Amino acid sequence: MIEVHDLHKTFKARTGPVHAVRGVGFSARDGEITGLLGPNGAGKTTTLRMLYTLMNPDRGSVRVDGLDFREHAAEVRARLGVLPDARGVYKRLTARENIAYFGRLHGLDDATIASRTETLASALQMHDFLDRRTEGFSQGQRTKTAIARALVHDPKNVILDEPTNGLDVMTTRGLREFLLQLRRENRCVIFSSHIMQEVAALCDRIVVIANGEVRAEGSPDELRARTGTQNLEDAFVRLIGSEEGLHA
Ligand SMILES: Nc1ncnc2c1ncn2[C@@H]1O[C@H](COP(=O)(O)OP(=O)(O)OP(=O)(O)O)[C@@H](O)[C@H]1O
Repeated sequence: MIEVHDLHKTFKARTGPVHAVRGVGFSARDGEITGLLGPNGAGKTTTLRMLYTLMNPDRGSVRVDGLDFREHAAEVRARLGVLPDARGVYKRLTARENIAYFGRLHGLDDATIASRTETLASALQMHDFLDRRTEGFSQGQRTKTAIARALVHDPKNVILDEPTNGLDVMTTRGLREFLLQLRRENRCVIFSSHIMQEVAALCDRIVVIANGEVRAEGSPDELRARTGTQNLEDAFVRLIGSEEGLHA
């Protein structure tokens, strides 16, 4: 369970302050997939970075499984599996070694690492490239390696920044199936996307974000009802006031 309360973040740019996140708040429950949906530059990545304790907010708070992210930072990190926007896999290591390295950082023993690697490699269909060095990997192979690495310690909460970015249709379908599996395992899953169809296909709850603010939060049905529209595409356009990001 992840509870986000009134997050703010302003960056200083040469041209003046950029108010990237302006009072974002929402809850993401266990056993549900929560989608953070918004156009480019809406503040999704900045919000997620604050959630996974990479960046300090100017104001606001986050609780993960009831634990405050400032008071219990180490415990919060242990409960999170994160796919950051920069995937950053180690080029000289194989996919398996990348996963094992993170496993050791989390203090796991070799047997646990081996069994978790097997589970994740099967779920993500990685066996063809598991023992290859990641140098030269396709984007999909890199993303899968980064996801497996993020989940090696079996975290209850999973945060993924645009997980399907740059992936082909088949890889995207496989990844969707994987996210649904995480939901069946009763994990709390948050992912960001600027593609409405992506979010509509997967999410139990959608947080629509634009210009650093939450424009609406609810199930797909609730968002349709609130905007008085028949389909989510129209609802999204009404909520953000533009057609940006509607098409993949
Ligand atoms: N380190 C930074 N310094 C200055 N401005 C930043 C920084 N990081 C983000 N921003 C600005 O904050 C705003 C929100 O950016 P953010 O990356 O959070 O958006 P996003 O919703 O993830 O967009 P995208 O879908 O394009 O990834 C943008 O205007 C961006 O230029």
